[in-house]
Amino acid sequence: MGSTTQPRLPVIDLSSKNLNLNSSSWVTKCDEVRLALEEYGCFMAVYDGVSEELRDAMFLASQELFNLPTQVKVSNVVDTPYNGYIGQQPMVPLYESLGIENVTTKEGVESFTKLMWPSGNQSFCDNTLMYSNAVAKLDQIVMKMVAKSYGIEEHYESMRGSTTYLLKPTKYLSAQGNEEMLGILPHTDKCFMTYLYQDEVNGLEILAKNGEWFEVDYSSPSSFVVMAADAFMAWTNGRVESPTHRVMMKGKKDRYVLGLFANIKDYIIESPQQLLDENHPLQFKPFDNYKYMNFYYTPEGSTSECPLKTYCGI
Ligand SMILES: O=C(O)CCC(=O)C(=O)O
Ligand SMILES: [Fe+2]
Repeated sequence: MGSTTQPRLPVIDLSSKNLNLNSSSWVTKCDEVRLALEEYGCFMAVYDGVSEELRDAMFLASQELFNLPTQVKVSNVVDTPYNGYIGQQPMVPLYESLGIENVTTKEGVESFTKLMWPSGNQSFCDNTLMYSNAVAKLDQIVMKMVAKSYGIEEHYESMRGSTTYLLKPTKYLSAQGNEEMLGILPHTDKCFMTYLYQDEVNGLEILAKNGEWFEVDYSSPSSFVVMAADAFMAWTNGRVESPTHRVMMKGKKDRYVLGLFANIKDYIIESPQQLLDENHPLQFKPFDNYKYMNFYYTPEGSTSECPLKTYCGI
């Protein structure tokens, strides 16, 4: 299937030097973020919170992590399905990932590190904690901007403390030959928001509203894909739709990605009153993000055309 390079994702500069909460351009920028999410479900953020040194350390650590013996990697077992180790899947043989739960906390990173390196790996712990907190800060900036643009700051503030983060270092083996190969099946994410960061190999594709796949080109090392997931779609009463995306591998290089997934825990998500009116009647019942993720991995959830609507649609 041929992929087009158009359209391009909107690029929004969220570097600290370009963000001034007191300037008039702040409101314009908040609207820009909201409009990009409404149009594409995602956008490319330019963000200076991760230094070049930290970036290099994280991708080097990813290589070391995936080079560990399989019996070590499979020991990463967690309660939430597909947050642990995934690899050797017949449908997507190039794909491998490991999930680090509660990754913005010292305890979360330490318990994962102990599993992978029983004799310790302090630099992995320090860098992973620093990286995750830097990207969690980007999440807080994005969410603040969305909330400002919709006029739902108070609602967001009440939910903000319930955010937990999962880091999923992911590796795609190269397709080797000339044929393109599927790296990950088309899907929408089931969490609240997703932040993707990659090394130099492209491969992510988004399904545009016109039904065409387009490739995402990370133009610089400070580019992050900011993507709405299903729980965010329900929260915004469907004003933002979580985009369907996939990965296509071509060429001879392996691809490394760091996905940071924001989840809302122990909190019932419901659309703010401000997003409901006669043109936008309530679309989703209040729901729990983790229960929804668990539903998705049941036979009913995984075969549903729109699991979010099946789970909590009105
Ligand atoms: O590898 C990527 O760019 C996307 C990964 C992804 O979609 C996911 O982990 O949910
Ligand atoms: Fe995804």
